[in-house]
Amino acid sequence: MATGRTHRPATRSRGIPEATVARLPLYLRALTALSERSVPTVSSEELAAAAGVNSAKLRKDFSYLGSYGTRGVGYDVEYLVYQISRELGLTQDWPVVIVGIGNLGAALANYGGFASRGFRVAALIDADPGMAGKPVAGIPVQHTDELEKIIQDDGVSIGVIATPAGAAQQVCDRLVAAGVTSILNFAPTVLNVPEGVDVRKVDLSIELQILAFHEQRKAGEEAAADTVAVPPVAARKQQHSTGSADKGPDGDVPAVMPA
Ligand SMILES: NC(=O)c1ccc[n+]([C@@H]2O[C@H](COP(=O)([O-])OP(=O)(O)OC[C@H]3O[C@@H](n4cnc5c(N)ncnc54)[C@H](O)[C@@H]3O)[C@@H](O)[C@H]2O)c1
Repeated sequence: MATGRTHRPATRSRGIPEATVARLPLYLRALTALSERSVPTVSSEELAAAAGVNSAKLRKDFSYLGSYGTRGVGYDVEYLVYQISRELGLTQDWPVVIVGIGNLGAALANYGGFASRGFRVAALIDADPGMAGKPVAGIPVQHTDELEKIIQDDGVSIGVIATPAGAAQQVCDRLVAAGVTSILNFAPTVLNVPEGVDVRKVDLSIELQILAFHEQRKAGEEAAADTVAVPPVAARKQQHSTGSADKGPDGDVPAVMPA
């Protein structure tokens, strides 16, 4: 789901392509589910289907890990969980700070999936002095005045930004200056970071826009199959030709425009 911009080359130093790295969490999630059901081995086809990936791609991805499976038996689930976790750096503890503890920040703090995947929420930080000391998900919120000290004391290298867009760059600059080198940004803004800092951006509205694009295309294909007199795309253009229909709900132009 995350879309991102990193300053890393397309191939990592150990020779694993970024596209493979991006699929490893999908395999890991599917493998963890199998492991929880005590399934000992899995075929590449089964695992590919569970992860939503093509099985030839999966075999190629696993060859980068030096994992080839056993003919007729498949892959050892526990060993693959270990291998992928190690490759992703999940066998070590990653303290994470979340900055901006509003609706989203609090929901993220309450999400159990971080801890179970090796990400420890080391601190919750907010600029609102009224929130300081109040527990969210059992962790007392700390004021932004403490940001640098928290990061240095806890050796934090990953920061999550859940502040309003207008504050995100300034928060990002402070995180980076304090030593954070990876940022997960939920604020709807593009962050400028120095070389060596990775930014991943999560934007659910972009994901929805992409789904809308595909929905529109599917509808167009269905209509074309029915061979209607007016092509659906043209029909939609006519609908949008009046008034302010081209504008999004905020008066802005949607990123995905009707064709
Ligand atoms: N990526 C997504 O899919 C997605 C989904 C929902 C919300 N968002 C974005 O996430 C952000 C937070 O949304 P929300 O609904 O939780 O908002 P919110 O108003 O409930 O919370 C924002 C919090 O940030 C704090 N804050 C403001 N300036 C700060 C600063 N300089 N340093 C530290 N904390 C600061 C505020 O005190 C507040 O507690 C917004 O930018 C929103 O657009 C993104």
